[in-house]
Amino acid sequence: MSQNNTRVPVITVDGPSGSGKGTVCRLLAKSLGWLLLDSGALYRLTALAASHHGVSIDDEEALVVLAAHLDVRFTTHDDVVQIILEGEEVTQAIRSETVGNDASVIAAIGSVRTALLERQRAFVEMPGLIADGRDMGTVVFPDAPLKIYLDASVEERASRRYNQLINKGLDASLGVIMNDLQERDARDMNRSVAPLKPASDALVLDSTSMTIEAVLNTVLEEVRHKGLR
Ligand SMILES: Nc1ncnc2c1ncn2[C@@H]1O[C@H](COP(=O)(O)OP(=O)(O)O)[C@@H](O)[C@H]1O
Ligand SMILES: Nc1ccn([C@H]2C[C@H](O)[C@@H](COP(=O)(O)OP(=O)(O)O)O2)c(=O)n1
Repeated sequence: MSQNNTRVPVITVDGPSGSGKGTVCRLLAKSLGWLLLDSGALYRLTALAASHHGVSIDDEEALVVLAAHLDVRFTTHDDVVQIILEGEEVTQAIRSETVGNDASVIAAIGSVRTALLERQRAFVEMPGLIADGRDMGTVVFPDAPLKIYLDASVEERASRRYNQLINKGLDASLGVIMNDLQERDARDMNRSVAPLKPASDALVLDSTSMTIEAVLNTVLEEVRHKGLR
């Protein structure tokens, strides 16, 4: 199956948790004036909807129904994105570590992924789309003209997550975060459907010792090199 609208340029950014995808994608979308798809949010929303409806994360049939009928709205005011699920604001609620881990568990179910596929492709719109996820370059947008695989050491990613939580005034343990990250990496990379891996034509960037600005500039350089702007 190929992507929806092949004339609209898509830049895919895949990688493990904490590699900086979300940050770089937001900056890229702003800099280019393109739309943004946060595909992880769709898996997180399905996990949260399951919890709200008392659906177990191993109830495949019920999860597929939830994923296929997700009642979600993304609104943006002054660069701030709000996410509304079934009329309720869940922008922060979907970012918890529990929801992230549940999202990773349900994301291993092929039929749930299929139920979310067309919804993701429907984000393709002029003048272009930045797609953030795990399988953007390998499965959802295989024809994308620019694919990035963003990585960083697990120690660096855990430390970034730790700082993120502490800065929000939340309790955090570096050991627990490191453990959760490693479990999530293993689950996302070893599942049989759409595992996390670089597309064969992806530019692999290790951001361990790079600033956010350096990552953004490297990607923008590729955008210019490919004639995408
Ligand atoms: N290159 C970088 N150097 C230092 N911190 C970074 C870098 N990229 C992202 N961060 C920080 O790491 C945290 C996780 O980044 P995020 O973009 O949410 O990652 P992901 O979407 O891959 O899970 C954020 O607090 C972000 O500001
Ligand atoms: N395209 C995607 C996006 C996310 N997922 C799954 C796997 C991830 O562990 C969870 C949460 O993804 P998300 O990108 O929100 O997580 P991080 O912000 O990187 O921690 O969803 C996926 O399987 N495929």
